[in-house]
Amino acid sequence: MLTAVSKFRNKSGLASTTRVMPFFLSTSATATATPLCPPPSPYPSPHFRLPSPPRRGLAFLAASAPQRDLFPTPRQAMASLATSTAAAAAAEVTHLSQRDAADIDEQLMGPLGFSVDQLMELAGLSVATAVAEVYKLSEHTRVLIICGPGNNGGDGLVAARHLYHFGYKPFVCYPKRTAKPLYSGLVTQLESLAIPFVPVEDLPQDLSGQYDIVIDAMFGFSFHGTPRPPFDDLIQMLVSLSVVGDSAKRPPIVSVDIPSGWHVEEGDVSGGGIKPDMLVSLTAPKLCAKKFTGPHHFLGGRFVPPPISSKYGLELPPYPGTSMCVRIGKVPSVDISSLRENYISPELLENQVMPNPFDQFRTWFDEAVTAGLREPNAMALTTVNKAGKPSSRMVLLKGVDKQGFVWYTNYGSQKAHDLSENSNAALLFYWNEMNRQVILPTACATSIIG
Ligand SMILES: NC(=O)C1=CN([C@@H]2O[C@H](COP(=O)(O)OP(=O)(O)OC[C@H]3O[C@@H](n4cnc5c(N)ncnc54)[C@H](OP(=O)(O)O)[C@@H]3O)[C@@H](O)[C@H]2O)[C@@H](O)CC1
Ligand SMILES: [K+]
Repeated sequence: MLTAVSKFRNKSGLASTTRVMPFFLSTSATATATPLCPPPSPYPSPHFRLPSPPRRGLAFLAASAPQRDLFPTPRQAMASLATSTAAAAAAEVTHLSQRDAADIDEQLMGPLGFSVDQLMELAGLSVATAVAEVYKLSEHTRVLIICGPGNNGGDGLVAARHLYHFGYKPFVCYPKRTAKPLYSGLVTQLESLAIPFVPVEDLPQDLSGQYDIVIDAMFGFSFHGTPRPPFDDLIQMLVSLSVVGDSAKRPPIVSVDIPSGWHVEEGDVSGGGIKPDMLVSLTAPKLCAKKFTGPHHFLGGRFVPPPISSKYGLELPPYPGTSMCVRIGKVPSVDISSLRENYISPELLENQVMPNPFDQFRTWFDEAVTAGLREPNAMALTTVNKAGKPSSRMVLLKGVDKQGFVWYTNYGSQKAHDLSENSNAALLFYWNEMNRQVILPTACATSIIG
């Protein structure tokens, strides 16, 4: 028989590791749970021994993960933390004039010692990471990147390379190539990845059928006047695309730094310009970004040194963790029913797992640690009170051996109280990045060991 052990400590002992999480019960967990044992035991003693369900009751699941959003990945958690911080600070984000943007560019690449290659690399990486954060690979694979003649176009070329390495399938339209070595090098890099360069005349009039995302990297903060050929037609192509209001029915448009064709400070003056779904501002948003009304506004270009921030009084949101981008502005409201992920897992057959579930668990646990998952020992613990009311929370596994799974709590906690009344409990490990969850459906107390 397997054994799960809950060790209770008094309040002066180990602190409770409970984390507050929304409460939902997984249908898959209940489906695999063995019937609950009759309400047991009188009052708790410091230590409980909870024998496990029969061996087959320890369910191993490496498949769909219906509760995806209940347990965000570390990156998502950090991103959402930064998102709320950024959203709160959105009103104070500095917007640059065209002149200040150009001045900052000059100072970075003059007295501050940066090279254009460096900044472009970081800018393009920011664009690629922001795109990947919003438009998941599983639903948006083919990316058309339209590149202009200047550095904005260079950002697009760099983003194309990173998107390729992230798993996307980029296509590049680069009608006015610049002869400088920086640009020809970027083109060679893309050619070495067999990324197709699409001539303007080969683009379909309606981009919807062939691409899942369109990145507008035509013009940035040096744009002036009205667009000259062939960019006038390309911009019109994007305008026609954005006429289809429902972005679910067409490829979303992502503009790099500035929606191409917009006045750098005044925005879409005629009202007939591109209406991007996403804007990735670089270094700091330009004044025209105040007129951006799409759902996703990000900031990239995580390289601004303090002399620039102080000289221009820049108020910019903090970047989360190691991220190259941060959302600014209002977080869009999400249609929960549209959230879905395609899980692709190899089949797991019973004869592929070890005879002893504890050995199997240990192997998987070690894999989760080695994969660098954050807190792989976090597990959902479900308890049930005397009245049969279940409650779940996250706790940390503190040990596992043939005697069972160990976690700590204290006498005053809800879980301790529940377990004192009813020793039925269930554990769930959810290792999202590995497409794996391990469910220990039900355990019943039979002996007190403390
Ligand atoms: N420090 C930073 O902030 C960083 C900035 N970075 C990036 O650089 C961008 C600014 O780059 P940029 O200065 O090269 O200008 P950009 O807007 O790409 O285009 C200039 C080209 O467009 C042309 N052109 C202009 N108007 C036109 C028209 N009406 N119709 C047709 N063509 C027109 C113009 O030609 P010209 O008119 O001069 O003959 C020239 O060839 C910035 O937005 C950001 O994306 C990052 O890489 C790194 C860090
Ligand atoms: K642009």
